Amino acid sequence: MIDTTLPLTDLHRHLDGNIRAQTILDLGRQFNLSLPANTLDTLRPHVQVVETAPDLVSFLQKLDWGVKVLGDLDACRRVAWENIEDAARNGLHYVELRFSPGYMAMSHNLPVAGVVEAVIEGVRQGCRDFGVEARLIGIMSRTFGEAACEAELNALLAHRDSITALDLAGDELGFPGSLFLNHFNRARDAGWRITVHAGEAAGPESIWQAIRELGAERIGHGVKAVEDPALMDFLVEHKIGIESCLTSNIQTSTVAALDKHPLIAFLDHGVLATINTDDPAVQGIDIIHEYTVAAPQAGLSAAHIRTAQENGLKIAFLSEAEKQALIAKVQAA
Ligand SMILES: O=c1[nH]cnc2c1ncn2[C@@H]1O[C@H](CO)[C@@H](O)[C@H]1O
Ligand SMILES: [Zn+2]
Repeated sequence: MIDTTLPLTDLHRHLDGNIRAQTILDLGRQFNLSLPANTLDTLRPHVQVVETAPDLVSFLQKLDWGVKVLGDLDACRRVAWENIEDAARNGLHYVELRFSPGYMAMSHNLPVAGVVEAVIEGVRQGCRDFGVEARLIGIMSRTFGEAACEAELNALLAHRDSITALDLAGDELGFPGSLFLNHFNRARDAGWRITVHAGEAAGPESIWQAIRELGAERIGHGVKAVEDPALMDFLVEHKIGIESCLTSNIQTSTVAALDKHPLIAFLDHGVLATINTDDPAVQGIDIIHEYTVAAPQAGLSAAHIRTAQENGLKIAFLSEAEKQALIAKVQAA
């Protein structure tokens, strides 16, 4: 139920949550690291969610092996390039890839700005090789505190023209958005767009905070907005986009089951909600699965799914001219 005459987008996809198991094996060997397993099948349960995690923070541990094997900047370049290859294989026309350079750098003490540069280069080369359109969103991993986030921000700002937006991800309950006001002031001064993971582990107040204090124009997940009618109206009125990630929300125990997911309520209310993956390799899914399996299980009709696909282009961090060019490219293909 993907409309092939419309651009297919994925606006919420962690590049460092989408490192192939095979690549983890290859890099583990290359850097002589001891991995928890040495075949694809035995490694998979260590790097992929096989059963629902009890909470967000437990789920996030599954991303760790992917970054532990990033032994040098070439490895960062490789996983960035492979992310674009994966996007092309999935039929995505446009992808916003987000990444946390400090998280990618930390296991092998890589220079954080060097990681940013390597990711930019890998993505750029991938876009040339596979004909995909991409933008990059810098993530500050809140889990490591304000100072680590400042280092990530500085590294991202060193490449400000190649970065489109700033995000905050990680442990939302332990590290509330109120700790990061200065960081987001600097990002807005740099002319970046803003999206924030909010209302995933914490409640609607976290979404209000992200919008009012951090300047979020879009919200990652935003599941808990459905508990606050005034917020639902505000999202519609101010055209704040919601980046929904259906399977992710089940695997993190944010939502008990797909038929309880608020995406359908967002769409029925007129919120600009979209369908995205989050951490596809860790979750064992892809965008096609989210559109054709998860979305129907969440109760979405064909019309809902089409609206969500259209919303993907509406809330993309692209100019009007870039959006029109993307539509023209898809229709000419
Ligand atoms: O679903 C999610 N919710 C919150 N944070 C996430 C999610 N997936 C990944 N990260 C976080 O994003 C950074 C890597 O890009 C890491 O901080 C990881 O923990
Ligand atoms: Zn996310």
